[in-house]
Amino acid sequence: METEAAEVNLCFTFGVIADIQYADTENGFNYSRTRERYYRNSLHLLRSALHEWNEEVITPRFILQLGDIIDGCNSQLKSSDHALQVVINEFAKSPSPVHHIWGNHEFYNFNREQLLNSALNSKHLGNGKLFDNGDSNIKSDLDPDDPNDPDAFYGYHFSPFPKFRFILTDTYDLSVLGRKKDSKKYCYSLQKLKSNNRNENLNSPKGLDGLNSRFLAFNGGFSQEQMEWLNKILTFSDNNQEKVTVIGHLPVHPYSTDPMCIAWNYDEILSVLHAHTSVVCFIAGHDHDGGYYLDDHGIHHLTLEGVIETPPESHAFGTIRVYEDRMILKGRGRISERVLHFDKHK
Ligand SMILES: Nc1ccn([C@@H]2O[C@H](COP(=O)(O)OP(=O)(O)OC[C@H](O)CO)[C@@H](O)[C@H]2O)c(=O)n1
Repeated sequence: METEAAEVNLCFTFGVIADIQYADTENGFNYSRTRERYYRNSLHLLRSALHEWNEEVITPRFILQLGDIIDGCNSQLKSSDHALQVVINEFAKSPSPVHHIWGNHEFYNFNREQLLNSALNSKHLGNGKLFDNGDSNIKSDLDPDDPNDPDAFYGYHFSPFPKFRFILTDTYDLSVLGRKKDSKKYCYSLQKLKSNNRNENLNSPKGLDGLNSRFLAFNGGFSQEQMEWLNKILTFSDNNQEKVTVIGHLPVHPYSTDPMCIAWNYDEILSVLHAHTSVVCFIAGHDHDGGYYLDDHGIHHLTLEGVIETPPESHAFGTIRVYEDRMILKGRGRISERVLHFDKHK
């Protein structure tokens, strides 16, 4: 009876999956050799996730692929294009559109130009124009990838249902990965990294304590222009009384992840999110162990467990059911079930 009542108030559902890191190679381990990585099997796990989404009574309205779709080892194996095609062929069986974001492993395999011209650029699925808004001037304000920077890609947003918005962000807009070495953003990022990490290997956290261990080359951050872009969309969403979920590969709250996996300028992006009543959730990948935290501004920080470190007999994907007052994560395998209530005072 309770389930039937819940179905009545259901707005829509969507699927989530993170860190597939497919490669046609033998199993390996993470860097600290504490977790096995199942490179081939990750494709089977993706296949069964897609099968389940296809079988669901209420078809997910969209799927979020949270980055690191193929592993960096494909680059050494000279199989980046092929591996990506294999995974994209699987996603073609999705019952609904797939939104992709970019993680560090995308940049181990491809540069930004290649990514922008690949199946991993799903920006065409975004609403250039904001929902419920007749003012076409707003479109150019809110869709401003910098025309002077051919590699600029802050992200995009879409509204799958009235009063709900999803904003996909590139958490590597500041990064030493994927950018040309003579670009402004590369130079700024390298300087930021080196001033916080004195190791020769910039992926090594040796000597870095606590949150300082985030200053690693496989992480990145948000540029000022990108945060201004995000701020404008969120202002629109506040005024329109929307509920917004922001998505990025890197987590942004220290209590939702291992500090080695958090965005470099997580504090700045948190200030942006906290300045807006519309933000209800931030969904990330990257930390394969997953995490969750409800912050003191009522924002749910959900870090999804990675497929790549999921044993063959388990799963790592979920379906999120969205209601007016909450979202329910129906996790499978390593991903727990969670109820994410929206803050009533927002
Ligand atoms: N202490 C370390 C850790 C890593 N590296 C090197 O950095 C590159 C990326 O590491 P990797 O573990 O593959 O990155 P993932 O995105 O798959 O995982 C992120 C979190 O750890 C998951 O929870 C790679 O080249 C490593 O060799 C390093 O040098 N020193």
